[in-house]
Amino acid sequence: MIIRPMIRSFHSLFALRIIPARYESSVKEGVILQSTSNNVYENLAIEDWIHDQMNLENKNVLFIWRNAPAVVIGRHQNPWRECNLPLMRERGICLARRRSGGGTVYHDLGNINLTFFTSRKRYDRMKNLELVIRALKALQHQVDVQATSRFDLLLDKKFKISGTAAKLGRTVAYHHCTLLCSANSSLLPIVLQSPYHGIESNATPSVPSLVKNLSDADSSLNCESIMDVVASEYSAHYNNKPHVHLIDPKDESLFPGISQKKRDLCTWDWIYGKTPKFSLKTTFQILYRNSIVDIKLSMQIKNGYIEECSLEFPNYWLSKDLSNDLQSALVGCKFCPTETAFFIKYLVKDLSSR
Ligand SMILES: Nc1ncnc2c1ncn2[C@@H]1O[C@H](COP(=O)(O)OP(=O)(O)OP(=O)(O)O)[C@@H](O)[C@H]1O
Repeated sequence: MIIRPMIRSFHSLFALRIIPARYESSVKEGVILQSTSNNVYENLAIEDWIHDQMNLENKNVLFIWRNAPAVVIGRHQNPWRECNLPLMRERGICLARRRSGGGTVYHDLGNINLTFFTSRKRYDRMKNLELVIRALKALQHQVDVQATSRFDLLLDKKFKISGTAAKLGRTVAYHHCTLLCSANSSLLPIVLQSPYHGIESNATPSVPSLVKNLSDADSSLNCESIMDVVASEYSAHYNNKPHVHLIDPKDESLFPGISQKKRDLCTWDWIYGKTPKFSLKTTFQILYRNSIVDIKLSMQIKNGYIEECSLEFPNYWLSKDLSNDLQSALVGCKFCPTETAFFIKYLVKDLSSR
């Protein structure tokens, strides 16, 4: 493949203004959009907007985007089971829930996201991954990258460099994949390790893999050159001149209704409240008057809120009435394990000293 120089433009002829139905005939088959934002919620909102608003019957769109550090869970996952929320809070790493299914991935500026939009009829994940492989080989022909039957990309047959997820609408579909180029690979496994035990749930579990960055295979591979070569390969596939349209996901004039889509993705009800119903069974200890007291906690959590709660203490220690009051105080609260445990310990000490 000949790598042709990439032209980038803002709000050009092929920016989204021309894509709505009234302009359909003037749009070429493959359009490439690249986000100027690194905000995970804004970029996920663009995916929603394209999915909901664009007519993709005869055209395809590639959306290229990167985010500041973030953990992105699949639509049907449980964040308390998938990642280290206290550590993420400490480090300012955002949590986002995407609209597509699948597992949990870590994003930062060293990770490229590629979203392939097509009509539902033309949706073909393997074809997209083959395009990415061709692009990588055009940049570094010795790189050993292969797609698996789970639609992951493996480097040297062993290390995952890309994970795939998809959303199939009635007429439109998208396939998005990550591409690890130079992400923080020491933080990645720590952030994706939950500190909580005792969660039982039917939520989709992630499938952890050994991961590696492409820049570890060849230090000359960087995000800019990879994004360029993928765009080049995509343009070549549709016989277009390589042209990337830079878009700002905050631009309401280009994307009417986009701010609302972003707000929806940022709500507690979407990020945490969408978690499938689950239970927590755990035991913790508190130190009281020089002795250790075991407390058994069992909860049912629905839509992110504590629906049922049962606490077991040694009977000599807290009367049944007080224990019932404590359980009732927790029902209806948002589930936040660290704060809930702190609250229980605090109240138990307070109540038992009366
Ligand atoms: N940015 C990333 N790119 C590739 N792999 C990643 C990334 N971040 C984390 N991983 C690895 O991928 C695992 C999650 O993979 P999993 O297969 O569950 O989800 P997925 O790849 O998003 O989607 P799908 O389930 O649809 O394949 C993580 O536990 C981690 O080992």
